[in-house]
Amino acid sequence: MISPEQITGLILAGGRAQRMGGIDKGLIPFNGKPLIASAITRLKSQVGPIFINANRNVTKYASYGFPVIMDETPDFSGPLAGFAAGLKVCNTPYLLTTPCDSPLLPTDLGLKLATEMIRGDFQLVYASSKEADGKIWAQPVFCLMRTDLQESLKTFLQKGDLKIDRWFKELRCSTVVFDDAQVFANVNTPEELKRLEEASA
Ligand SMILES: Nc1nc2c(ncn2[C@@H]2O[C@H](COP(=O)(O)OP(=O)(O)OP(=O)(O)O)[C@@H](O)[C@H]2O)c(=O)[nH]1
Ligand SMILES: [Mg+2]
Repeated sequence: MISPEQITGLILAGGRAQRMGGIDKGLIPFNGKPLIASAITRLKSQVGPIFINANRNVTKYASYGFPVIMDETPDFSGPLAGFAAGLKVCNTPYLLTTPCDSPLLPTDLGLKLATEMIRGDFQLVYASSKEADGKIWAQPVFCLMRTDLQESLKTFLQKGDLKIDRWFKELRCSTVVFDDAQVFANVNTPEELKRLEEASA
């Protein structure tokens, strides 16, 4: 059994949000509150410490009361750079990541991924969604990993690779399928933001 106190939460808000016109996605309003606020609300009871990973507007993110960490490389090299920054500061045995732009994220994310991790003695467990047409989609940034993967990720990134699925392939890895795909709905464009606000208001 893994308890929430053994898990550090990491909210990934370090992207460029190019499809949103380059504005800082975590700070845009979703139903009247910045997107990051919804992520914090849903993650809070699932973990002990929380870190926010951001590369811009650090002071604004810090106003939510959690430490803000930046990627080590300033080149927006993708979510694995955020994972690496999180693993570096993580003082608990497990790290749970979630993006800042999925305001409906599952409130049982940590519990389900942790149950699978223990069941199979995995190093990393990520979420997948079952779409309306029955297809299964990987949701790799919703991910529980052992903190002792820090060296593995460092070595992987030093090779110049940035692809999340290629790192996962090096590990004892599993996934948990969530039947309600809506919980992973994420906001990449202004149109998606509007649609999701209407659907969840
Ligand atoms: N730390 C960090 N996180 C990133 C980086 N790029 C993307 N992410 C995060 O990974 C998650 C999924 O990425 P996207 O939804 O593609 O977000 P994005 O890259 O900001 O948006 P686009 O530029 O439109 O692709 C989001 O939570 C991003 O904040 C990065 O370079 N560093
Ligand atoms: Mg992206």
